[in-house]
Amino acid sequence: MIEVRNLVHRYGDARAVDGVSLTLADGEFVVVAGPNGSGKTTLVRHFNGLSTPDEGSVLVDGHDVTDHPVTARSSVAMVFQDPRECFVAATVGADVAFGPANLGLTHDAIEERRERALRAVRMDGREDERIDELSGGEQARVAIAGALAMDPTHLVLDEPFAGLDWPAREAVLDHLQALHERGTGVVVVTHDLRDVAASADRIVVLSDGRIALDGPLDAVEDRLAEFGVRPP
Ligand SMILES: Nc1ncnc2c1ncn2[C@@H]1O[C@H](COP(=O)(O)OP(=O)(O)OP(=O)(O)O)[C@@H](O)[C@H]1O
Repeated sequence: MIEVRNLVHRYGDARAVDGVSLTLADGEFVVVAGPNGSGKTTLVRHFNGLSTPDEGSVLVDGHDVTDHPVTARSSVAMVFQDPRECFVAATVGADVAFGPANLGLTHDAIEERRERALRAVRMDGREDERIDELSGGEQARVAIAGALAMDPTHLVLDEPFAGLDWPAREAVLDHLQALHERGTGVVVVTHDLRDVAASADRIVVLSDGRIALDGPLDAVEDRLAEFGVRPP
């Protein structure tokens, strides 16, 4: 479970996240939406301790992420908007093995996680391919595999569909739905609900760093436009 309590994140005098409280249960599929600059990316970077709160706190499974960053990062995996930001190795296999290797797992356990993660995104058998020679959709899937190899309870994806064509978007969405069905919590940040709204248990809309709406699609749908989010 991820618990955000009265979180404030400032850039200079501006409060990009302005007193957000939010609880994300294990296994929930949550979409974080809102217009450009509403604080979505700044908020989710706190979910695994990539940023430090100016006020408030974030707990993952009851542990404050500021005090337990390693625990937070192994429970909450993050995939950034540009998948190239996620890569640490040149080839698919080496990249996906990097996270589990850093956890200090045995060789066999690392192999098992790598195979499982690549199978989940249908990139198995392509371990030796160079990442910079893959398509954007394939790179997005490798970035997701790298996160999955951490065996996270929550997978957080910032704009996972940006820059992907329709078949690639659909493939990534299928993978997210399958993960969700297997019990992984999925958090998708987007300003465009078209792809994900139907899959989400809940939609959280940010406006000026605050939660404007929070609920299932049918409960928030009528008010989305008011906060600059186009209804799906
Ligand atoms: N590193 C930074 N330094 C200063 N201001 C920043 C920084 N990063 C973000 N901001 C500002 O904080 C506010 C929230 O930005 P954030 O990127 O979290 O919003 P967002 O909802 O994710 O936007 P987008 O949809 O454009 O990605 C914006 O006003 C932005 O300009």
